[in-house]
Order: sequence, then C-alpha cells, then structure tokens
Amino acid sequence: MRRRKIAVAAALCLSFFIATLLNLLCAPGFDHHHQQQQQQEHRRPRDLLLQQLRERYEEVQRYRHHQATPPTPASARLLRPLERRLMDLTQPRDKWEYNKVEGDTLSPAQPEIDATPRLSCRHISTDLRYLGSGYTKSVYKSLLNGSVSVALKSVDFGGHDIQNCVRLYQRLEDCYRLASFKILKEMILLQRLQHPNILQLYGYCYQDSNDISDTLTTITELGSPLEMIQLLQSPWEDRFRICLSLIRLLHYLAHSPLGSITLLDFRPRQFVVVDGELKVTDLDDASMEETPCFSHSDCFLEFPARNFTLQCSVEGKCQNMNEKRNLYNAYRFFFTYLLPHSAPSSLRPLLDAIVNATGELRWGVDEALVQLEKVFHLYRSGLYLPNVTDIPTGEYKEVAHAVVAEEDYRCWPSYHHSGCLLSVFDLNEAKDVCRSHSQCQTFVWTNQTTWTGRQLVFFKTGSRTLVSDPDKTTYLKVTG
Ligand SMILES: Nc1ncnc2c1ncn2[C@@H]1O[C@H](COP(=O)(O)OP(=O)(O)OP(=O)(O)O)[C@@H](O)[C@H]1O
Repeated sequence: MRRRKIAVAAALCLSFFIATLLNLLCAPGFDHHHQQQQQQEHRRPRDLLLQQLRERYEEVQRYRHHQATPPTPASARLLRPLERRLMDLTQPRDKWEYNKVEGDTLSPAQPEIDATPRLSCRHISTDLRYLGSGYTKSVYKSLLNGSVSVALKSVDFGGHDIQNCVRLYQRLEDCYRLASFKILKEMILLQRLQHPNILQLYGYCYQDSNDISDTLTTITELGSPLEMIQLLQSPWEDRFRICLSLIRLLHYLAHSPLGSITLLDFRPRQFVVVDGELKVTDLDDASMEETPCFSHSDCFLEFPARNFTLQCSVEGKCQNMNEKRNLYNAYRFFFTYLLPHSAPSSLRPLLDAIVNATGELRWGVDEALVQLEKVFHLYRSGLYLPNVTDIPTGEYKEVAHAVVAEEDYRCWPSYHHSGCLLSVFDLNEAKDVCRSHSQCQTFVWTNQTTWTGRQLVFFKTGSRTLVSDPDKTTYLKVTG
C-alpha cells in the first residue's frame, strides 16, 4: 500500500515536474498562446488535486450509501458543513445545486452516521498522550470523564501525506481536506461494519485546528500496538487467540453487509490488541471493489514470495479475490509465525494443515475458519490431550487453602516474568507438567483462568514458604 501511495506521489511529482519544466522552457513575454499555455500548465497541479478530492469524495459516498452510482443532490443535503465544503471543492456549484443546501435548517449533528453513540469534543480532556502515527494520521490517548481511556485519531499535519501534498500543491487547507477523506471513510466503515474484531467507534467531533476550521477527530476504543516480537515470546494460547480473532474478522469481512471487503494495506501495524483480542484499526485502505476481468489472467494476485491466478467468473469478476488476498496476508504475516510454534504436539498436524492450505490458497476463508474453530474446540475441551496419564493421586499431597509464597523458578513460556505460571486443562495435566520439570516439587492451583477457561497453575521448587490462602490449593510432590 505504501508502494501505491509512493507511486501516486511519484506520479504527481512527475506531472508537476513536467509542468514546471514546460513553464521554464516557454520564455516570458511570448505571444498570448504561450501565456495561455503557461497558465494552463500552472493550473494542472491544482486540477490534479481537485481530481483527487473528487475521487475521494465519491469513494466516501459509495461506502456511506453502498451504491455504485454518484450521490444525488438530495443526499448532499444530509451532509455536515465540512462535507458540504468538501463537495464545494470537488464539484461545480451549478451541477450540485449547493444554493439549496446552504443556509438550510438541517442540524449539522444529524448526518446519517448518527446511529453511533455520540461523544463529542467537549468530552475529550486536553491531557493527550501520543500513541503513534502512520502515513496520514496520528493517534492520541485521552481520558473521558476522567475515567475511560479512548483513542483520538486525526490527520497528522506533520505527517508524510500532508507534507507531500503541500510540497506539490502549496495548499494546506485543500491538502487537509484530501487527507481527511481517509478519516471520513474509516469512520463510515467503523460504523457500518460491526464485529468484535473491528475497533469500536465511540464518536467523532469537529474543531478548528492549524487555522483550518472543522477538522475531524474520531473517538474510538483504545488498543495497544500489536508487537510481533512480544507475541512470539508469549504462550501459544495467546498467539492462537490472535490468529482466531483474525480469521473471525476475515470471515466477517468476506460476508460483510457491504460485500466482500479486502484490506489492501495488511500489515501488523494496521491492527491493535484490546484485552488480548486482535482488532483492525486502520480501515482507510479497505476496499469493497471487486476486480473486473475478461480472462483468468486478469485475476493475478501478486505477493513478494508468491503469485496466484484466480478464476474469472462468467459475470466478469475475479472470484473471491478480496477474501483470498486477505487470507494469504493472514498466512504470511500471522499464521506462519504464530500458529505452529510451541503448540501442543497433538494439535500440530491440524495446525500445519491450516498453515499449508492458507499459504497455498487451497481453502477459502470459510474453511479456514472451520478448521481454526476446531482447534479452539479441541484445546478448550481438553480433547487435544490424547492419552491423559492418570497418575495415582498418592503421588501428590493436596493442601487446601494454602500457597507457596516464594520458591519460584523460570520456565518458558510463562505468564509470569520471574515464576513458572502455566495454564493447564485439569489436575492431571498439572501433574504431568510438574513431573516433566526437574525443578518442580510443588504446584499451586490458583483461582485464575485464561481466556479459554484453562486454569493457571504456579509451579514451584519446594514448600518451605507455605502460607495460608483461602483461594488457593497447593499440591506437594510425595517422594520415596
Ligand atoms: N485505537 C488505537 N489504539 C491505540 N493505538 C492506535 C489505535 N489506532 C491506531 N493506533 C496506532 O496509531 C498508528 C497510526 O494509525 P493508523 O494506522 O490509522 O494511521 P495511518 O496514517 O493510516 O497509518 P499507515 O501509514 O499504516 O496507513 C497505528 O500504527 C497504531 O499503532
């Protein structure tokens, strides 16, 4: 996607450069024709900018109304003042009959997006903490009513998008409007697509900023950036959760109310983690357009390490191209790293099959979801434990309402940084784990569970520091 943005920027740079060059070649004081030509060349960058504004405006309208045809003048009356101004920039006045819209009595707070729970600028505290930024937007953390933390997203005036645009066109306000269409599109998608793995939109507001009126800020659920290195060091159960969240999201996107949606920019940084669940945050590069084709060779899916040619349907559409692009990206950025590594051995064949089939695009999203849900079921129900060794209970002595305060050792992958805290399906699995660790002499059954409902158990080197605790049970290895 970045390459596409760079390519667009490069194309714009080139046209601007050519226009400037032509102007330089035509010496001043030439005849009227030359002067006119000069003026036209000067207008070109501005025309290009207007052209882009028009295209972005039309795209936003398609997502808002989910229609292929341009919006009618009637629908323009429902727009907020900012959007009307955006339209002013993009369309000739006579064609869109703006005089009917201006000064109308429609409340600006009643656009179609209003089904979303409303939060506005006055709810946002001025104490903002910078979280991150990308090509176009920057994100800040803010406290609502002094208690709930939310993410505020707006166009980054110092970002590459605005800076490149201003360098080309020297028009900050128009460049802002162009960039803000991305936030507008994202906001519409966040509102129209409702799924647990899509970030929740809490509201939006308009305020003046950088001498520009009505700049748009969206207020969403707060997440934390998806750190791949950190994930690779976390327990398999947590990594599996990310993959399961992702396939559930892709399944929803493949069957969304707007049709099959593809994420053209599919890098881990487009996602955040909220309470261990993966959620997509960056939707400005999402697309519901289906690729038209005349023959199969038009349905070419290109990735750095592999290419695929999909089927062209009789209706002239590349079949399942959107979902297959998503699925292969899920394979190459997530499944291949997160799924098989340190998984329970009995689940490995099934996980390997999922990785291979998605990496070769042999399955669609539906089948991939079925298989990942199957892994989830096997894991959660303990069925993945093929031959549960029933260790005679005499091997461990149960001490109710007791905990070993210290005597920790490190193990991998632990839920605790300095102790060995692992999840188990049942007591037998805990005994198995303790038997397999040479340091383990006792284990503590905590009252905590993981997201799959498995028990968290602390494994310890001894029981000298045994103290009472009403919520825990300690098991001591009986030797000799
Ligand atoms: N809700 C959120 N909670 C926490 N951090 C977030 C949230 N949304 C976005 N971020 C962080 O802010 C960064 C920028 O946001 P976003 O990806 O929407 O901007 P962008 O300009 O479209 O970026 P890109 O160049 O990747 O397209 C993200 O990479 C992410 O780390």
